[in-house]
Amino acid sequence: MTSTEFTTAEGATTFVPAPATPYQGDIARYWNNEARPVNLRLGDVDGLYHHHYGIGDIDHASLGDPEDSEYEKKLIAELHRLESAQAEVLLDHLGTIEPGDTLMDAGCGRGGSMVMAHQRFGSKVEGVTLSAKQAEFANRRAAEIGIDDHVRARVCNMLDTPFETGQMAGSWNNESSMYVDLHDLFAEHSRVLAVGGRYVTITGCWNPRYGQPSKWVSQINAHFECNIHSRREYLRAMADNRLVPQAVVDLTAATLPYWELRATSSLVTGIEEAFIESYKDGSFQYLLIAADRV
Ligand SMILES: C[S@@+](CC[C@H](N)C(=O)[O-])C[C@H]1O[C@@H](n2cnc3c(N)ncnc32)[C@H](O)[C@@H]1O
Ligand SMILES: CC(C)=CCC/C(C)=C/COP(=O)(O)OP(=O)(O)O
Ligand SMILES: [Mg+2]
Repeated sequence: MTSTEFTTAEGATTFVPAPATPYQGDIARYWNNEARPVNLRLGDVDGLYHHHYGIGDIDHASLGDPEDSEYEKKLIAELHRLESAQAEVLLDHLGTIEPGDTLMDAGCGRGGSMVMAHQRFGSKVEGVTLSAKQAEFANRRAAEIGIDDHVRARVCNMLDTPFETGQMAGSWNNESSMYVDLHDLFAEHSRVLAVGGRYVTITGCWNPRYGQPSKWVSQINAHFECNIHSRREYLRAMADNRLVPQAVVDLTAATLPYWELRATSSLVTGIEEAFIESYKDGSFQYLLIAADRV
């Protein structure tokens, strides 16, 4: 495997695997350069850094008066609470995980979900991301909180991981499956999962009932340089790869309050309207799918 140079936060030179395709090189660059306040300021609330969205009802009592000088700080804490609630729901669907088990986070970002998984189950968590900067960030956080013996991120293509066949008791994609071909993705999950292991994804997908990807879905694709799949494609690619859905949960209504609150904040990025309008017109869905490896 060829490698490429990466300069760490401390200025040291290190080598990471070269991207498998020019597209993956673009995505690695995208996440190496990402530093949006909407992600960093939320992560600073309690040290869990997420790159996914939130679910659940707004706690208006905790937000208080919008005229209050502390309101923006409370709003950031509330958005973060909803993003962590999303990760909790994903972990709920992994089923029973023992401390001796190993889990795989495919597309782990800055590692917030990995930390939560280890804290809940006591298990090992192996994360993969295309971004050396994200992997370094996630590993630094794990070391800071003293769990780097259990939680590790590495620069690696989720379609071609170094893990052993059947090694994982569970695996997931939290808003990271829109960057890859789903047949290739589920073939790799199916390979690394033990028979009886559980796979979970939370994802945005276009709704076949709408007909084709709407203009809002196209806008989201352009914004993130990703390729949102349809709900039908998820189910078909799982069926083709020995992943049998046990739960399909439509989280669209549960994520709308997050977006509507975020749209009123100072941390808006410009993509809020596309999410809100596509969720409302039915062209886009926020979905959780939990599947058994059979
Ligand atoms: C939107 S972020 C989600 C991060 C994380 N799952 C979370 O919930 O915070 C998408 C992630 O997918 C990763 N990714 C995209 N394509 C990938 C690939 N082929 N292999 C590994 N990681 C990939 C990116 O590097 C990034 O970390
Ligand atoms: C549901 C869909 C289609 C997700 C696309 C993947 C994605 C970029 C997720 C959020 O990342 P982020 O937290 O870095 O984004 P933002 O900066 O908008 O919060
Ligand atoms: Mg975010």
